[in-house]
Amino acid sequence: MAAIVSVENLRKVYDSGFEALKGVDLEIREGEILALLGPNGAGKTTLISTICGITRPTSGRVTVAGHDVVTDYRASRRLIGLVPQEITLEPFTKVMVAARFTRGLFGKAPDDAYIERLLRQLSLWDKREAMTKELSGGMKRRVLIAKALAHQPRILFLDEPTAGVDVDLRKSMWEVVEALRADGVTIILTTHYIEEAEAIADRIAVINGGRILLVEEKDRLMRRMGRKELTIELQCPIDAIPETLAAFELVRGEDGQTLTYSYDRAAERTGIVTLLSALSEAGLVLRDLQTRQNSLEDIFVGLVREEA
Ligand SMILES: Nc1ncnc2c1ncn2[C@@H]1O[C@H](COP(=O)(O)OP(=O)(O)OP(=O)(O)O)[C@@H](O)[C@H]1O
Repeated sequence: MAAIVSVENLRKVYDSGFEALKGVDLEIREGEILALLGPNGAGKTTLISTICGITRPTSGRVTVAGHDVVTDYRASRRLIGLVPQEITLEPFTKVMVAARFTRGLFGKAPDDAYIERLLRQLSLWDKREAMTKELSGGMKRRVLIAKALAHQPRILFLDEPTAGVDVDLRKSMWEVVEALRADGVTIILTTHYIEEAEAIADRIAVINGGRILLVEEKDRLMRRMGRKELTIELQCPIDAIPETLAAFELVRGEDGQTLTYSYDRAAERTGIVTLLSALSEAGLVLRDLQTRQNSLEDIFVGLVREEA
């Protein structure tokens, strides 16, 4: 897949002297869903704002479909829809009017049939004549999405789109994202709900302290870093792990009745068979066994902690 957004050695130093981006390189592929994960203050919003041409880079270069976001701002911005983290809406503007107006801002010819389809897809059609101040927080968020999509952008940035949104609405938002992907729209999202990123993203980028730590296909990342845990429940509690089992680096539960073994699920030999016979040789009787797969959240927390 070709890159639609290309970020080269991007640095951003704010007027305060704070360096929020420290040489970021990133290629966003056309048609993909890229989840940008990072702890608070990592630089996600700064990166997105710079790609969208809202924040000026200190050095480095960003192009969107070949257009430089600084020297060719209008052409690049027209291709982008941005759903900001903060809710910024004119309180007295009606939903339909807001969507139509935003489309006009980007120089697109009016297309009420498209706006209607969009509002229906976002379950806002019934509210089209309502003023934005009369809407709930979740509905306001959907209006932001409608406004971001009103000019039919090829790239959509969603900065924390589901913050403060209830479970049902979150689900319906992800359905909208899936439908956009099916239409070929490239989607970049930041979210603190890592399990959502795990479910929906094609690739994961992790940013911390203004640096990209990794960019990788989600499935590869899960295979590469996804460790598995085997929890062994014993028939009787033990005070200490027998010496003969030291090599397995087991962790004894507080009750003395469970032992946890971590292994690399990608490895050819997991060591489980050897472990089980060593347990039996040590005279331990098993009551139950359970396995658990590392989630993207575990991987993320591990990566960011390693950096700290
Ligand atoms: N206008 C500004 N002036 C000075 N520093 C800023 C400015 N905007 C952001 N920063 C700083 O830059 C760093 C990155 O902020 P940014 O908003 O990009 O992080 P983020 O990853 O989006 O965080 P969050 O998950 O909390 O939204 C933070 O330390 C922040 O305090």
